[in-house]
Amino acid sequence: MNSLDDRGGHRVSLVGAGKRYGAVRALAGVDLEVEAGRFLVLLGPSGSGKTTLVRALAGIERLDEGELRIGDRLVSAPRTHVPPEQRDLAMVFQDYALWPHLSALGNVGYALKRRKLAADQSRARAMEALERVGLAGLAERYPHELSGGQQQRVALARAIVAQPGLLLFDEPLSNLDTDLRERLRVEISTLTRQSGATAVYITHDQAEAFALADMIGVLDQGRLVQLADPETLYHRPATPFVAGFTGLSGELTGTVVGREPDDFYVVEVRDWRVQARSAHALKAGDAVRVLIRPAAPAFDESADAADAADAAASSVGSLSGSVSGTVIDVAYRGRGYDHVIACGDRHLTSVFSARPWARGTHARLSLDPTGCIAFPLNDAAQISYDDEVTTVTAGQESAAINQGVTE
Ligand SMILES: Nc1ncnc2c1ncn2[C@@H]1O[C@H](COP(=O)(O)OP(=O)(O)OP(=O)(O)O)[C@@H](O)[C@H]1O
Repeated sequence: MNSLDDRGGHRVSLVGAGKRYGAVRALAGVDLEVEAGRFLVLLGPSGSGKTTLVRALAGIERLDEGELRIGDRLVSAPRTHVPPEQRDLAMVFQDYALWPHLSALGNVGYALKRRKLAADQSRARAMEALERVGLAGLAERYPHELSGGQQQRVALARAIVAQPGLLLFDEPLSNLDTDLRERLRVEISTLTRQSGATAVYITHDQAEAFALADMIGVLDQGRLVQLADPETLYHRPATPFVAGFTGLSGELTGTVVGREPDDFYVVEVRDWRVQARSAHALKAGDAVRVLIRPAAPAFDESADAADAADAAASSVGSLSGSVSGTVIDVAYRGRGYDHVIACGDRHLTSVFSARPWARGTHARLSLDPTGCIAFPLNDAAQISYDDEVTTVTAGQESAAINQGVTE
């Protein structure tokens, strides 16, 4: 085994976490449990409390309420606050937060300061960490001589070098371009899992969250609205907000006309029938919104005449719902084409087909019921997006956290 490999992660347990900034309630009643060695992604729009939560885990921010345990240790409670450098964790920041006056090797080695290692041992460990992130050849370069992606790799090496039991990531990819994001995402995933550390990673990008996570927690206005594995979150979102924030093709409104096994309902939408799953106890006549995942709609190639298919609109008890509409946009995506379809006054986006369907074509779409989720129309929890942009810079805080972790 390599010296940087699995040393074991910490269980993280947060109960009743609350934090206010004046009148703003940044966190409210957050309960969170992350098993040792698991990769948790916290997902939420700007201002939902992600940064506050991860900074509270790090110990940069003090909670007003609640208790936090890292491993067996109580690190935060109303009368307890263990400082960041004693929590056995490391953090990777959005803006890299490297020391400008230290080389890449110096930055990584800095994280071993608290270890009582001989200089050559410390150097060997730091070089090994730089090798892991593919930067051994640039060890003597200073941050201003490195690209953004290279700087973030140095920050990643610095985070893993002292083998902390908890790794925290605060939107580490958001300053990088798309291609690099994807490559670095894979490296973060691989290195973190090799290290055996527990990881908490925040992002507002749902694709990134699904690609990385064992578990995803969705935050909305300071509350943790769902904590589940990616598959559950996708197929059984707890609220319309969660569904909206984790990827939708569109939404249709209709009326429940029947019930099927396994929480599925038949919903009449205009003169179509669709099937949708719901965690709510719905009854015939209830008005519902049907939220449609991008994977659910597919062009019905068999309907040579969409009109004929319309006439035979799927009936209660059929295996799959279907709707029809007009293609209003088509975009080439390399592996095929994404379409926008106008279905009555609603649009379904990202409707995929290997071949392009021309604008203006009348098309019939089948809807996979497992990608359709129904919520009562009058449900208080509406989809909402908060556009307020809040940037919390890492600043000097990284020094306290990344200067070394306790044994
Ligand atoms: N130091 C602060 N002083 C006052 N209000 C703050 C402070 N830090 C955060 N807030 C507020 O707390 C709420 C949660 O902010 P937070 O930064 O945790 O959200 P976020 O989900 O990380 O957002 P973003 O994705 O934009 O970073 C926001 O309303 C924000 O304006």
